[in-house]
Amino acid sequence: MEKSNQTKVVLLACGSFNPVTNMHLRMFELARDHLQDTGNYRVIKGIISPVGDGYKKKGLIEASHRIEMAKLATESSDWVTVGPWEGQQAEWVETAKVIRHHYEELLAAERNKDEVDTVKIGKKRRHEDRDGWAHHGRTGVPQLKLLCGADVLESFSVPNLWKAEDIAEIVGRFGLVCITRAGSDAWKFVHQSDTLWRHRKNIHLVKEWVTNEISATHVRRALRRGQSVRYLLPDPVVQYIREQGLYTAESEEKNADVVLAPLQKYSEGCN
Ligand SMILES: Nc1ncnc2c1ncn2[C@@H]1O[C@H](COP(=O)(O)OP(=O)(O)OP(=O)(O)O)[C@@H](O)[C@H]1O
Ligand SMILES: NC(=O)c1ccc[n+]([C@@H]2O[C@H](COP(=O)(O)O)[C@@H](O)[C@H]2O)c1
Ligand SMILES: [Zn+2]
Repeated sequence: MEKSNQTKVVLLACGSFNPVTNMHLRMFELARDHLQDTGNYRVIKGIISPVGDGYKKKGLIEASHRIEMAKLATESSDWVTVGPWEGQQAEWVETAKVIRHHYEELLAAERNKDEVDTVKIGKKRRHEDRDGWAHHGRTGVPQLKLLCGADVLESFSVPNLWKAEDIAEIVGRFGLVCITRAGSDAWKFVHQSDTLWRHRKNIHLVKEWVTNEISATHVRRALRRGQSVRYLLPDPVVQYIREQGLYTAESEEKNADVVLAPLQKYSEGCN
C-alpha cells in the first residue's frame, strides 16, 4: 500500500546490454522488491541505458541494435523502459553524466506537472547537502538510483577506470542499488573504501539467493556456435537476433585492438 512518507525511486541501469538478457530484467525485479520491502520506498520506474558505441568494448555491436533489443525485452514490463539517450551519443559518456541527464529529465517532468500549481511551487526548496550537491526539496521529485551488479561496484577500484569524484557523486548525491551473489564480498568492498563507507546509507546491497549465471558473453558465444539461447533472452530478442543475423565471429572481434574509452580517457591524464 502506498504511504505518504515513502520516497519515490527511479532505477537506472547502465551497461553494454550486448545483448540484454533475462538476468538484466531480473535485476530490476530484485531491486524493486528489496527497496519496497523496507517500507521506505516506492519504485515507480526502471530505465535500461545501453552504452554508446564510443565505449569501445570488445564485441560491442551497434547501439541501435542494442537499444532496439532492450525495447523488445521491456515490452512485457509495465515499469521498466529504455533510455536511448546514452546510446545515441557519438562519444562515450561517463556514468555520472548519464545519471545527471536522467535526473534533469525527472526534474523537468516534475516542473511541467506543477507549473501552474502555486501551492506546490511554494514548496520548492533547493538545498545543498554536506558535500555541496544541490537537492531539490520538492516533495514530488523521485530519487534516481544507479542499479548495477557487484562486478560494476568492484570495478570502482580498477585504476584509471572511474574518477573518484564521479564515484562520490554517484553514491553521495544519487545512490546505488547493487545486486550481489551469495558468497560475494560486496559488503567487504564497501567497508574497505572510505568513500563508499561514508555513503553506506545510500548503498543498497541486494542478495540474489537463486544465483543466475546468465551473462551476455555466454549468450554471444552460444550464438556464434549456432546453439539455442531460448529462455536466456526474451523471445522477441531471440527473434530479432535471428532476423538481423547478429553476433558472429566477426562482430566479436570489434574493438579487439582498441583500449576501453574510460581507460583511454583517464590514463591520458586529460580528465
Ligand atoms: N548475473 C548477474 N548478476 C548480477 N548482475 C548482473 C549479472 N549479469 C549482469 N549484471 C549487471 O548488469 C549490468 C549490465 O551488464 P552487462 O551489459 O555487462 O551484462 P553482462 O551479462 O555482464 O555482459 P558481458 O558478459 O558482456 O559483460 C551491469 O550492472 C552488471 O553488473
Ligand atoms: N568512469 C565511468 O563513468 C565508467 C567507467 C567504467 C564503466 N562505466 C560504465 O559502466 C557500465 C559497465 O558496463 P559493462 O559491465 O558492460 O562494461 C557502462 O555503462 C559504462 O559506461 C563507467
Ligand atoms: Zn558485464
